[in-house]
Amino acid sequence: MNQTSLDLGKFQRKAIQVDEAQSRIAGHVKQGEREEVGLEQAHERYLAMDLTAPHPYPRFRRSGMDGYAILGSDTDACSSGQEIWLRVVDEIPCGSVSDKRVETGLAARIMTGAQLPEGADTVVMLEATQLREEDGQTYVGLKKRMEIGKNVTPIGHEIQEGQLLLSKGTCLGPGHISVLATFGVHRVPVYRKPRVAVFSTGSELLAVDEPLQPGKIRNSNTYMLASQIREAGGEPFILQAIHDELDLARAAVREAIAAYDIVVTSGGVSVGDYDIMGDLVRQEDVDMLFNKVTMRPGSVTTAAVIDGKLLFALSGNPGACFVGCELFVRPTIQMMLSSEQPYLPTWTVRLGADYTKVNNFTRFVRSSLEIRDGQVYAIPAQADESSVMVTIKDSDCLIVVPPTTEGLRAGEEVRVLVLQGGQIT
Ligand SMILES: Nc1nc2c(c(=O)[nH]1)N[C@H]1C(S)=C(S)[C@@H](COP(=O)(O)OP(=O)(O)OC[C@H]3O[C@@H](n4cnc5c(N)ncnc54)[C@H](O)[C@@H]3O)O[C@H]1N2
Ligand code: MOO
Ligand SMILES: [Mg+2]
Repeated sequence: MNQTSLDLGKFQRKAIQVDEAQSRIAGHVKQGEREEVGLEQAHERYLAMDLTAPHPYPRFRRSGMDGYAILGSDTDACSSGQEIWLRVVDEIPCGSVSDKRVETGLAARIMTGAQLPEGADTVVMLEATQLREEDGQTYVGLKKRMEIGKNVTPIGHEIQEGQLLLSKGTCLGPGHISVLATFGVHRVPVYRKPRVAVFSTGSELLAVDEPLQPGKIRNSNTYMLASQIREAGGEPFILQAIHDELDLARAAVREAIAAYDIVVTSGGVSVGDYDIMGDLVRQEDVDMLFNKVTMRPGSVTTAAVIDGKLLFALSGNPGACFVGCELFVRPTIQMMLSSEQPYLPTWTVRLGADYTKVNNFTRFVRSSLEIRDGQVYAIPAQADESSVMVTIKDSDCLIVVPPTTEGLRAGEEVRVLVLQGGQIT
């Protein structure tokens, strides 16, 4: 290939919109494989099938109080101020089932969480009763009329048999884990975490444990990406960074594509002399999905399919790398996990300060979220250039600034993409 045609390939890129780029990627995402994990390992895993209730819950009529199980109708006499006395026929601790039947005129001592005895339909709490012993029998006295069913949790109060408990794609948190335990799901069908290879390209990159050298920087993108991948539900595999040499990149990508589900690289996607990833995705056996997106940062974000697997070649500039991962890699991982919301959630909030930068591409501006007078505001970071690394950590969301000719004014409504770790202060 002569120099002229190579350069033309590099420079003439057709920019596509972010949503078009996302849908091109979505067309190549394959659902992840399944595995089973123990319940203790299920936290933040994604459920791989719908689960329905094998029985109602609660499964038996349950006392909500420590007290006496009675027939509610026995207390009708109390409406005229009369005290009634019921003979106590049993004592039912939690976990025991009484073999006595509570008929009219009878009661059974019962504890919170115990199954109601046959016949009883109401529980009166201990504090509303008094006791009397007579002829070796215990009697319980009460003065207030009780509604039938009071302090009794009926069968299926929470969930009916056959009802959908949890749907496929649910990210399991404490409440879901409690449901699984309740229904005896001790081996949980989840999606295997997508295995994502991450490596950076750049002859300027030092390992994080190396001392600084003139003109060089430490490789931060790889570790940031690994953290983003983990947050999105994937399992990152950090591969060694490579120098800006096309052959090295080609070999590294090949190996990674063969061994992992997704490959993410950072750096070398622009038009510089050493921007090797830009060249790599134009090779014959690579199905390039796009190499320019109408967004900032990250306009040179590139995606391709090799041997049926997705390669994301993200920009080396930390800001662009971060945004590219959130917009494209995260949804890919989430779709493999059948997540119901693979894309970052969108909120409409108010802009906390004027934003004056204008651009013909959509901007994704890292910002913090704050509440002022009960209203949520997004405050753009002071320094949000693509090359700036240090303000990424302060971001709760990305303000989506459409291409404008004028800037945006403080107080205007804006759309934001809320980052997973984003918090409102
Ligand atoms: N003539 C043009 N130059 C540039 C253009 C352009 O359109 N025409 N686009 C600019 C934009 S926008 C961006 S973004 C960058 C994209 O650059 P690359 O993706 O090719 O990335 P590199 O050149 O490899 O590095 C850019 C920058 O990021 C630093 N970097 C790289 N890797 C890491 C890492 N792992 N950890 C931390 N920092 C990293 C690198 O040292 C550079 O400073 O191109 C512009 N130029
Ligand atoms: O790709 Mo650059 O990040 O647009 O600024
Ligand atoms: Mg470059």
